[in-house]
Amino acid sequence: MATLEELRVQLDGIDNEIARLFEERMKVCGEVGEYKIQSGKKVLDRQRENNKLADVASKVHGEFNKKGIQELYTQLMSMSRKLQYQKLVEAGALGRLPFIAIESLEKEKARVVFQGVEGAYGQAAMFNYFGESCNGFHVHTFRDAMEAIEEGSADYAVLPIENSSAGAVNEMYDLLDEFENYIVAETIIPITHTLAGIPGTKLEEVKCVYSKAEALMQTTHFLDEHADWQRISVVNTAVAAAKVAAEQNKEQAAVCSAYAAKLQGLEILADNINDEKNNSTRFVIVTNQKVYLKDANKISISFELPHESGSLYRILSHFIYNDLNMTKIESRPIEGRNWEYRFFVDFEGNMEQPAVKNALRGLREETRNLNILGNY
Ligand SMILES: O=C(O)C(=O)C[C@]1(C(=O)O)C=C[C@@H](O)C=C1
Repeated sequence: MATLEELRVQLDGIDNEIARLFEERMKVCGEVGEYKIQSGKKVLDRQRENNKLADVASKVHGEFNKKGIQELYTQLMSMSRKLQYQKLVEAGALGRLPFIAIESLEKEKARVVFQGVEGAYGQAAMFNYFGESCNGFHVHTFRDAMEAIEEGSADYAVLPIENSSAGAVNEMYDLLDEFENYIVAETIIPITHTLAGIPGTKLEEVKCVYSKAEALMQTTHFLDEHADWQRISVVNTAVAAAKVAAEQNKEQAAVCSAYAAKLQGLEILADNINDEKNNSTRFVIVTNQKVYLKDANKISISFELPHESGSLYRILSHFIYNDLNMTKIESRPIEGRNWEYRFFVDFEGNMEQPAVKNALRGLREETRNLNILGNY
């Protein structure tokens, strides 16, 4: 029996040949790329790839090797596509990327919209980003806010996208995909919930608690200590506070900020009732202009994938191959298409970077409905 040393010498010889052939193959793929730039042909040719996979499988023996060589060729062809996308980007054939780089946002003159009423966390986020003297107003729903910027009655909307303990704000993801509005910035604010009731209310008197669904989720431990309380979800924490103040009923309380409680003349019955003491929410600043700040370092995109084994794996390779750090992935069901999903990915980068351009070029061709939601 051969020794390990001898077997490794054999492997080294084979690998030298594979490495040489790999380079040779990539060189030809580069030429194919040049041809495709000239002819305007698409990089991805699924039919050719499927034929190639069947062909190479027919040339080896046994199930293990057939599956193995197909995996190998899937990778090889994906590498070949990436090389071709790189060439396309270098040749300036980038596809649609009409985002304009700007130095700063005009915060002083801007009209800013948030969802809810006075005292909503959205207002706190707006003050945090635009300053307390900004020109802000509020609307009833997230959709109303997206419409306000789409039609130009506001320049920016400040809307919540993710909470540190309750996770994604799903509706916002759907709206970002639906509207042609773009994220230009984000701001994170601490969220400290209180339980507030009309002055003089005792905890024992409370029977019903109003708040936004996410806030009820973020205070589950506290609320579970009062399992007999009915929990009712309303559009916003500040709306909950306003409702309790308007109805003047000691059986009702709201989960809201101390600021909202004070604005509505409510008394704080229990302070800092979040499950997670460092609870915070990330808000995005959205506009209808396709712009990004020059120093932006995060990109949000959305895309759809066919319901096929390995499709997400193949797409994520565009981030890995281009050394892009993916920071978040979410998925949402696509309306009217059961079990198909739209993915939302955040990754680090700026649209000016070649690696970002390469990845976006590949993603544009290999996904359905790629949407660049913003660079911020
Ligand atoms: O034949 C082509 O059109 C190529 O671009 C080459 C290649 C490959 O590497 O074999 C790469 C990408 C295509 O999807 C199909 C095949």
